Amino acid sequence: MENGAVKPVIVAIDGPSGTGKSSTSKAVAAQLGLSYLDTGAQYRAITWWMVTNGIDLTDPTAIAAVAGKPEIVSGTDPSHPTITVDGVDVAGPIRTEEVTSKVSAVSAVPEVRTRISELQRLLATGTETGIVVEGRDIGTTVLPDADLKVFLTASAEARAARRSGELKGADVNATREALVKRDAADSSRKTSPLAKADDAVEVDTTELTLAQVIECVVTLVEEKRAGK
Ligand SMILES: Nc1ncnc2c1ncn2[C@@H]1O[C@H](COP(=O)(O)OP(=O)(O)O)[C@@H](O)[C@H]1O
Ligand SMILES: Nc1ccn([C@H]2C[C@H](O)[C@@H](COP(=O)(O)OP(=O)(O)O)O2)c(=O)n1
Repeated sequence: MENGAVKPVIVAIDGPSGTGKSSTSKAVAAQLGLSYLDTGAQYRAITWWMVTNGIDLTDPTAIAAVAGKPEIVSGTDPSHPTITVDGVDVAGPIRTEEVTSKVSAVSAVPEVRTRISELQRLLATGTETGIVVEGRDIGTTVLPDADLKVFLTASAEARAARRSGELKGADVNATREALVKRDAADSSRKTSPLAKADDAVEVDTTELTLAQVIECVVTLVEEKRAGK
């Protein structure tokens, strides 16, 4: 880099549902002046489009045939992340129970993963200061050369309690069951499953506050930048 400019830093944060990836990634990016990409939102967005267009989600061939159709655009400002499909703001609709229950089936289809991973790589390599990218396969497949890889974990109980706190009135046991089922589907699919990269730093967040997790990741990024 010339003129003392700092090389963009690429941070990959992976892990199962409810481990704190989104909240941590957003805060770390905001604190360090980096961009932020929620890759789960992209898989939710393509799932929302398939549901809206009546695609048979039990048929991987039908999903693959239309995987290239929707135009998905992610805004990467951590203080105001956005997501649109064919120009429509879908930030709300992608969080419905229906999309949540179908996203694993859609995201297991290789043609969907190829399409969405391309978008992710384009966004990750196009930033000036760097980016925090969160998902399931960022450290293993999408950005294997990331400067820092973090794999967040937490007990199923802690994750279910966090999630049911978000969904007002949700039953913790039902939430736990749905979350464990989705993680199992995401971890066992053939193409690019949820997995910890060999060189990722694992952080168990069960007993940590969100502020502690953020501080831990910020420190890891700063150490990397300092060449430690
Ligand atoms: N360490 C933590 N302790 C308590 N609550 C947390 C912690 N990390 C995240 N949360 C809360 O848990 C919920 C799920 O976090 P989120 O960042 O969406 O997880 P993920 O992106 O991994 O699914 C949010 O309501 C968030 O505020
Ligand atoms: N890099 C990614 C990110 C998400 N996915 C899939 C698998 C996940 O169950 C869904 C939704 O991801 P999201 O991060 O929004 O999930 P939660 O915030 O944990 O509910 O997308 C994926 O296959 N690969």
